[in-house]
Amino acid sequence: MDVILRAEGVDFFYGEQQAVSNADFVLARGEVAAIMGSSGSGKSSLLYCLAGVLPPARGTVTFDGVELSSLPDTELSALRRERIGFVFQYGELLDELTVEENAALPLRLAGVAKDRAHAAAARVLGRLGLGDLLRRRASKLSGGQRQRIAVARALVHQPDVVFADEPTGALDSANASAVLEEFLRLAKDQDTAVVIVTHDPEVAARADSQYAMVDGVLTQRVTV
Ligand SMILES: Nc1ncnc2c1ncn2[C@@H]1O[C@H](COP(=O)(O)OP(=O)(O)OP(=O)(O)O)[C@@H](O)[C@H]1O
Repeated sequence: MDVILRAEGVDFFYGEQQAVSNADFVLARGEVAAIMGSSGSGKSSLLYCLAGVLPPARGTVTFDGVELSSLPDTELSALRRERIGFVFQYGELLDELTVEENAALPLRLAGVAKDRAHAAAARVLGRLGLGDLLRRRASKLSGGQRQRIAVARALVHQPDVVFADEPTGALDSANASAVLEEFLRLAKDQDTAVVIVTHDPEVAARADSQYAMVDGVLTQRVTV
């Protein structure tokens, strides 16, 4: 298996409170992994440890063979910017920017020229059914459209891994299922692995591997 991300024995605390306990996790290139668990079980905290946003108190997170804790801050930021994408529950777009500008942001931050960045954004947005709305301000769009833009932004720079924290949790079920379908199809097409945190068993059922989190403890569900 071609491993892109591996976590071993990860602990994370907020003060005295342990949010993640001795977590092991392995993700192959292009794999979709779902993490389920009740509110407060530690899913988001684990996601941020895996993404190099929160530093674990113990254990290691290795991204494409490089242990994240060994990287200086500037290199860790560059890795997050260039090789990782994020999708959040409410999209978290910049309302004053256009659809195209929002989706192109990761490329612009990586120093790609505007024309090329916007062309790449337009391609991904087109595949998500937003090709007619490129110049519209993000503030003028529906929830489902905003979430598609968030998906486009997470994938536009063809990252190795996208972390998605309840990415369709704010949508009605028809929209949620359409956006999820498009998200996973695009990710597969470009061999981007996805770690998706969800409360929804139907979302988890679409993943290649499923994990459950209970009181900070992560367990892989074995499918037969
Ligand atoms: N910034 C913080 N400071 C202190 N405690 C926190 C902080 N963020 C989360 N926690 C606590 O850590 C535990 C795990 O929280 P986390 O957000 O990781 O859970 P979650 O499973 O993602 O929950 P949800 O599904 O509600 O988002 C909870 O008990 C929570 O109250």
